[in-house]
Amino acid sequence: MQTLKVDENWGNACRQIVQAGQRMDQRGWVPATAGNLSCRLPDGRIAITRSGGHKGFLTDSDVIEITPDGVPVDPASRASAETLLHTQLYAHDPAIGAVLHGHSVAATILSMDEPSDAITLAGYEVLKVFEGQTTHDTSLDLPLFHNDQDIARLATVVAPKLADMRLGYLIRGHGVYVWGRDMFTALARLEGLEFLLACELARLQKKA
Ligand SMILES: CSCCC(=O)C(=O)COP(=O)(O)O
Ligand SMILES: [Zn+2]
Repeated sequence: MQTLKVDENWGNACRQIVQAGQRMDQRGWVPATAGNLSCRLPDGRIAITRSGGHKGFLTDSDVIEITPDGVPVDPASRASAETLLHTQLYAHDPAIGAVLHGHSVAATILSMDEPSDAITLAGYEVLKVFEGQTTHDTSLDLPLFHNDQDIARLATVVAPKLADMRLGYLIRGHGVYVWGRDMFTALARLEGLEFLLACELARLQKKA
């Protein structure tokens, strides 16, 4: 009986990751093999995409189990190169159930264009997709970090800022990280944030 329940949890996690990958691909947020997706199962296990696969064409075999420290349970499998950015979020907040990372055009351009260490999003109704936001009449910062091929080092730069993050964060010239209590919530936030970034990009282009 226990085995059946565990398998069902894993199957659900795979289905959610595969479907979310398809959705992100349809929206143009995971070009080539970019992006990675993970979720935390009700029993605490963490499922994440394997490194290097196309996120629009994932199958269950592209979803692998990692420990809370980011180590693949099966040493033969290769977890996302950015696994530590996922596990640090799960460690930071036990309420987080899914983490999504994409490389959209808007996230990439805006993150390279903004000289300060955050993009401020203000006055948008869609800000209400984020937890605790009840009005458009607000201003929220989306932090920006320099890209780093050393993900462990990047994670240490991100860590002290996590507690104050309301939207997610951007890595310069790279992409966006968003999370939520479950996959549906994380996807809704990613969609909301991508909409806001597309609006900001359009405004920037209009000014130019
Ligand atoms: C071709 S994108 C470069 C790697 C990256 O930034 C990414 O998001 C995908 O890496 P992964 O190891 O998770 O496939
Ligand atoms: Zn990436």
